[in-house]
Amino acid sequence: MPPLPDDNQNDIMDDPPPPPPPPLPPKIEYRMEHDLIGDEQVPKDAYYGIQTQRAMRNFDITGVPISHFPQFIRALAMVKKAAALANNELGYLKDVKKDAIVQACDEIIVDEAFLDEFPVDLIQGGAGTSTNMNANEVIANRGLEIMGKEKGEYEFLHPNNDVNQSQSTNDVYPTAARLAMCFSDDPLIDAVKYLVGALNDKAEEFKDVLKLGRTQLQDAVPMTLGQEFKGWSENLEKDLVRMEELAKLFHTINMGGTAIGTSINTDPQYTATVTRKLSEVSGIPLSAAPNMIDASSDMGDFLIFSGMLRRLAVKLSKIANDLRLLSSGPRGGLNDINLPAVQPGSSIMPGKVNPVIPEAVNQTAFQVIGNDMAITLAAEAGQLQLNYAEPLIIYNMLSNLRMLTKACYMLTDRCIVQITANKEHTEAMVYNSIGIVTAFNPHIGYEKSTAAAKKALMTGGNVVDIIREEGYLSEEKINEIMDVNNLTGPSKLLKGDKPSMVDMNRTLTHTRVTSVDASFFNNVILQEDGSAPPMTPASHRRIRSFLPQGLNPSMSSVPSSLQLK
Ligand SMILES: O=C(O)C[C@H](O)C(=O)O
Repeated sequence: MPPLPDDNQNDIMDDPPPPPPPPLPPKIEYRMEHDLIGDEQVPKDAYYGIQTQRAMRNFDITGVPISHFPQFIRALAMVKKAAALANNELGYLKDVKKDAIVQACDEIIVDEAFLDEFPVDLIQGGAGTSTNMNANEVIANRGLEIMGKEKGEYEFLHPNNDVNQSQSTNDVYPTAARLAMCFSDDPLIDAVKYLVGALNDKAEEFKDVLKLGRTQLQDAVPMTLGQEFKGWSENLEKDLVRMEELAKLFHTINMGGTAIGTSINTDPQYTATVTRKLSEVSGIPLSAAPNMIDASSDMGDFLIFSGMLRRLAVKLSKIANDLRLLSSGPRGGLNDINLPAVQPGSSIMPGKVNPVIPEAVNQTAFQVIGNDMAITLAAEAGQLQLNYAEPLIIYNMLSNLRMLTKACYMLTDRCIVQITANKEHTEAMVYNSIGIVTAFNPHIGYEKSTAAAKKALMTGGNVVDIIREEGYLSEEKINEIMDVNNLTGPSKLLKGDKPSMVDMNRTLTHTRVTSVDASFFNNVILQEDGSAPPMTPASHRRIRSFLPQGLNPSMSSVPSSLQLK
């Protein structure tokens, strides 16, 4: 056995020499810049400029900078690139400046360069002017380097005169935001598809797991666990179409509207040119808003889209609620399913595992719903020709898109794909349930079913056993009723003597029929739409579709028998 360390050992040894002090931080060098407010030093290496620096000081709110959403910065760079190309094509921007701006923008768009140079808080006053100026300054300073000049030598390439030429924050910022919505919507669609796929796989895996359906948290009638998963997947799948459709709202932009939508300071050809250039740069088929004054202040598209995200959040939260309920227990709860144990649940209760992933989904949904309320209030805040609260809308929209995307992947990978079913337990619950008596209703009537249910409740017995003991039905009939397919779908035992329209079609197309009673058709029509003879034009058409060509039933009365060849 090795000797135990001597507690007093350090007392008799010399202290080790202290480590050398850390090197002093390099001395920051500055360049001087000026704006409307005055002169100020800006770090010499910074690509951002004086207006960005002021905004950093002014808006210290969320701690979330613009760089938190690279897709927004990419979108801003695309807008600036498109504007430079349009200005150059229309003869307002020299090639050398255009080339420098385009290259700087491409570095942002393609390489995601200079993200750290966008440090301004996403929530800011000024309707996004600080964000727009941040982009103008970074692109100008990088452009200057490309032109062989020093940062800050704005006489060669100016943030306002050149990079912001023919533009205002009020068309640049919402246009970039619209592009960013489209860029963020695609990943969300992929994430929802991924979740839907996993739910479908589980629906197939659990298609034979019989379990209790529940309404108002009380035992209802049987279903399969596969049906439950399929219900969730189809519920989400319906939203995919809307996500694709509603994103198209953002394909209409207000570039060229400049300050208030009157297009001041633009060439008459500019709006069409910049819209075309931005479509090419972004790969999105964009069009100019028909009324730029309206488009400058209206946030309605963001509101609709946010409502759609709120709806998705509500759906995800419902699924998360169901998962928490179905996995509750394990010994004192429903315990239909087991969620994967992804981490220990309790610091004090050994063995406890909590449904942390669905809980996180629930909280994501609550946050999204809260953000949607903030977006609603901000959209309402538009006054006259502008909505000053656009930054709040953009911040919350981008947050919601990101959170929902991540929540779908988290729920899929860390929960859904690893769920297992407690088949024996769920089946036992079905056979011991009172609700199963519902399946006997059509065969023994509500009164006898109620009596059997009541007796089962009072004695703790099993309703099926009671029905058997009371001699209500033969053993064979009981077994037929208790067939899993009959319990979890429309009952084959309840198929009446009259064939359904589908069956009738099948009969008439696939077998040789020589004689058909016309009242048979009428009955079928009665069953389908509930109306009584005389024939309606629709039923007349329907009968004709079953008859050989040329044979025409009378509209006023139905012949008793129609001969078919
Ligand atoms: O920055 C601009 O171009 C305009 C600004 O948002 C404003 O309307 O005050």
